[in-house]
This record gives sequence, structure tokens and C-alpha cells, in this order.
Amino acid sequence: MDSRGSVVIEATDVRMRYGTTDVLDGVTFRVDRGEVVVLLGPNGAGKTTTIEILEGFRLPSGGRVRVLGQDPARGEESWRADVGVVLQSWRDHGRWTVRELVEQFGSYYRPYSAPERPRPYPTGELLERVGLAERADQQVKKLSGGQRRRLDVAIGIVGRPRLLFLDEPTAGFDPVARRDFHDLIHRLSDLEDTTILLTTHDLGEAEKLADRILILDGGRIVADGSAEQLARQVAGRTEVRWSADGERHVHATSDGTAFVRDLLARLGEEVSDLEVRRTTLEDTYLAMVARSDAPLRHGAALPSLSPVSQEEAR
Ligand SMILES: Nc1ncnc2c1ncn2[C@@H]1O[C@H](COP(=O)(O)OP(=O)(O)OP(=O)(O)O)[C@@H](O)[C@H]1O
Repeated sequence: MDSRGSVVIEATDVRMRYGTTDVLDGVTFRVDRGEVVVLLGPNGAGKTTTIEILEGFRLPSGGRVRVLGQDPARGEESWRADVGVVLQSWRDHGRWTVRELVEQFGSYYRPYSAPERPRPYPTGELLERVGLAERADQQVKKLSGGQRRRLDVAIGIVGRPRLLFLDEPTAGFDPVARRDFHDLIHRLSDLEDTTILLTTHDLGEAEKLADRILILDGGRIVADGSAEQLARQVAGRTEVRWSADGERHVHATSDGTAFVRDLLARLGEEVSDLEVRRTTLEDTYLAMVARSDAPLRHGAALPSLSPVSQEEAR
């Protein structure tokens, strides 16, 4: 498959062992061109490891990986120019100004400029996009944590990548910076056809951004689908709570409207404190992570969790 094909990332049975510890135990998924895919999972699940393997920074212990049609471990410069990376770690160029640093990184991409993908991104426009225009002439060491993170994002996209990896890009962002970042991701995806794989622990962010969500747990992908598809796999999508006869009740259903209609028809005025709540991604995530077999999870076994028990009196 060439780098313009529809499959951008293909990971098949990827394994990773650090010393005697298996971190990835057969990770398989694919990402198509133009998709925004969010990789979720508990601390230590192996998200960064997975992303580093896809970036070509780490060799897997086993399995097969293709990114933009190539094995990332052998990706040459033109391949690397198509891949943008926003790492979790911070680099030290403290004395440089924001503008200098962005221009320096941008200059690496100039040889790979093409009419349909002019490279690098113009510095002024880029700093505007990430909300750093007013900091352009400030030294990097004088930026706040959140501003440095914005700079990381700017450096990740300065080459107008076809594929962008972001590892916890919004850690430390204030709510405005977070919203601006979400706009930027939509823009990159919608207007520049950039394929995006990102990790986050913010489930609201995942829900807003993701065309598709992958959940990594116990060394495997335990869920793969849109937020709505995942919610459907876990339980009914709607939770109805009410009081009757002095007791609190809760019921999970796929059709909240029909259930409430029937409930009111049966019990009428006996029903009080009625609440109808759609299953959130957080409910889904917690249920999926808890119920996955998690073969590599160490420590106490987690209870198998049914997100909402049927007609359970509270
Ligand atoms: N270079 C390394 N040598 C040994 N173990 C490592 C190395 N890098 C990561 N690990 C271990 O591999 C596991 C997965 O780490 P990884 O950073 O990929 O998880 P993560 O899902 O990104 O976690 P977080 O959400 O906390 O960022 C962890 O238990 C970690 O301690």
C-alpha cells in the first residue's frame, strides 16, 4: 500500500516486553486516512509505548507495524516528514525564542514542500493557531507549563504532517487553551486531511474529538468503536432513576423514552424524582476497563462490573 492509501496505521499482534514484563500482548488495530482516533487506557497500560513503536522510536518485541505504508523502524526522511509528533516529554531549548525554535524545526521540512502541502507552516499563522502569537519573541524557558505544551503542539504540526501523533497534548491546558486545541484538531482533520492518533485521560475530550476510540488495557485493545458504539456494547445507553414507595430505583435501557412512558403508565403519580441520563463515555470506559480480562494486569483482581444493575433498589 502506498502512503496515500486509505489505511494509514496498521498494527497487527504487536508485542512489547520490557525485561521480563509484557506490556503489549498482541495489540491489533488500524486507522484510516483522515480519522481522529483517541487511545485511552489506565496509567501504565502501554499507550506511550504503542505510540513510540508507531513513530519508529521503539522496536516492538513482536508483531507487524505499517505506518503510511512503511515499517516505522525503517522510515526514511521523506516518511518522517509526513509524520508529526507531540511527545509527553519536554526538550531543552530554553534560551531560544518561541519563533526561533518553531522556524528551526520548520526549516527541516522545507525540502519536502509540495504545492498541495506547502511546508513548513508559516510561523506567524501557526503561532496564532496554537495561541502563542503574543509570546513569539519570548524565551522558551519563560513560558508557563501550558504555554510550553502549546509550543510542543506547534512543533508537532509545523511540517504539516499527514499523520499526527499526540501523547497527552492537553495536559496542563486551561479551559480556553483546551477549547482552542480542540478547534485546531478539527481543523487539521477537516481542512488538511490529517490523520490523528492521540492519547488523553480526559474522557470529555475523547468524546469531543474522536471519530473512533480505542481502549488499551491488559496489553490488548479491549474496545474499538465510536463513543456511541462502545456505550451500546456495555449496557443500555440510557439510565432511568426514579423514586416510588419510598424507594429509589434504577434501570438501564436502550430506549429511555419507551421505558419512561411505560413506567408512568404503570405507576402514574407514584413516581417522583425522575431522572433520565444517557450513558457517558466515562461510564463506558470504567465498565470496559474493569471487565476486560486484563491478562497482564498485576495486583488485585477488579470486580466484573455491570454498569447499572437492572431495577436495583437503592
Ligand atoms: N524503557 C522502559 N523500560 C522498562 N519499562 C518501561 C519502559 N518504558 C515504559 N515502561 C513500562 O511499561 C509500562 C507501560 O508504560 P507506558 O508509558 O507505555 O504507559 P502509558 O499507558 O502511556 O501510561 P500513562 O497513562 O501513565 O502515560 C509501564 O509499566 C512502564 O513502567
